[in-house]
Amino acid sequence: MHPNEKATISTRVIGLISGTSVDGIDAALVEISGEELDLKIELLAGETYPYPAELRERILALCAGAAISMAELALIDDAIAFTFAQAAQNIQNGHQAAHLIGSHGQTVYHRPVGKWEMAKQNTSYFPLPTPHSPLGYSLQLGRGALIAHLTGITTVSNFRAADIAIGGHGAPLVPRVDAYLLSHPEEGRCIQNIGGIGNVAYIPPRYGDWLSKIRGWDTGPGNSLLDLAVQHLSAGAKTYDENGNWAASGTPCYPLVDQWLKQEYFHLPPPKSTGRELFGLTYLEQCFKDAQAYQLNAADILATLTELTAASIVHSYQTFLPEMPQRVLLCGGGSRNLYLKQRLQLLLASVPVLTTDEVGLSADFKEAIAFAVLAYWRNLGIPGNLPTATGAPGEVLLGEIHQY
Ligand SMILES: Nc1ncnc2c1ncn2[C@@H]1O[C@H](COP(=O)(O)OP(=O)(O)OP(=O)(O)O)[C@@H](O)[C@H]1O
Ligand SMILES: CC(=O)N[C@H]1[C@@H]2OC[C@@H](O2)[C@@H](O)[C@@H]1O[C@H](C)C(=O)O
Repeated sequence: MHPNEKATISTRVIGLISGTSVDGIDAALVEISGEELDLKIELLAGETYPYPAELRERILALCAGAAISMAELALIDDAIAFTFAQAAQNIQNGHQAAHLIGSHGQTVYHRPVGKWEMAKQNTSYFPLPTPHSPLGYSLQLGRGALIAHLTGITTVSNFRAADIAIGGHGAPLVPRVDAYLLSHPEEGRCIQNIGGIGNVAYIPPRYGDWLSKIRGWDTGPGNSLLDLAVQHLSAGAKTYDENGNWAASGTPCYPLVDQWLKQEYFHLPPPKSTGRELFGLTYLEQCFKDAQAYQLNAADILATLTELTAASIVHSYQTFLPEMPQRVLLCGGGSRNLYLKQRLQLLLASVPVLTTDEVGLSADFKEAIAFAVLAYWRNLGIPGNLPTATGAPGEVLLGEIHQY
């Protein structure tokens, strides 16, 4: 080997995440080598393991603000860790054992920086006249210590804490991984995740000071409102609008979309983050009330909510990007919603809308892959956040290492 050549030792890493849709644990077994510009990944296996129904119900209740004892919180934390550990064991079947796990865990609460008023509680005990904190707050359950203990594999977890500790949102964290896996020498790209919440990474062409020009933020609702609406409108028979077929049979109510787009979040300049705390049940109930004035049927309501997701994404590019991308690459469950994809393509006119699958990176498992990479970077001492995406004042190592 030439003395200047770096030894590329690959590491087998498991990435685990359950996102804001709470639909199950995405697990990816990945072979990773290189560091940043020379980062390479190979997806050996990817699988989604649904939560046991009762546990999912309890998590959704927690996300919706259910009161809970500390004892139950600890139980749910460990139940999630057990389920994640099982996913880690299962994804290795038929493969050589993994060296490392990166586990995002399950977000149950996210308070972006400066949004302390979201804690709608009795605050008379707060030691200041008006309760506030200079830091955001984000809670992911499924403790890494237990995952390491159960699997016998060193586990990195609690990825958002270090960025939040220095004043960042702790989200979105995937843009830095997107930058190294999906940048293009000549093409500016938006990598648009459409999970429960939508988030984007804008990656300019890879030359000059391209890294400092990367941007990222949460665009607003992805599927969160749609899923809740489908459950309500189907009286619990359906959990999501498969391929967007139901919405496609309706007509969007554009005045309503324009009205909803006036909401503060869509006009906040990035960096910004959000969650089900904002785009959840209470928000949807207001949408249903607003829809009454237009006498919309179920399909029209779904078409209008789908339009809100599409329009809020495109509006945020037009408002906050220095220039429009030359290509949009979708990932996350919403990339399977053909009607949503069609609406996005229409609103983006000549900018082609594809999925990350079409450039060789799994759209279903990109987030799980990203947390495998973040754990790998943590192990190598490489920072994982991108200050232009999280709003943190600097780069920082992400994640707590639970050695085994
Ligand atoms: N075939 C499909 N047609 C339409 N929608 C789909 C389809 N498959 C998945 N979805 C949507 O994608 C959602 C799950 O997406 P995903 O797993 O990316 O979300 P998440 O990772 O939980 O969220 P986040 O990225 O916000 O953390 C489902 O709840 C559903 O709304
Ligand atoms: C607090 C939290 O879990 N945020 C998620 C959520 O889901 C999408 C969007 O909101 C994103 O900011 C983030 O997830 C991805 C994995 C991220 O950090 O990049």
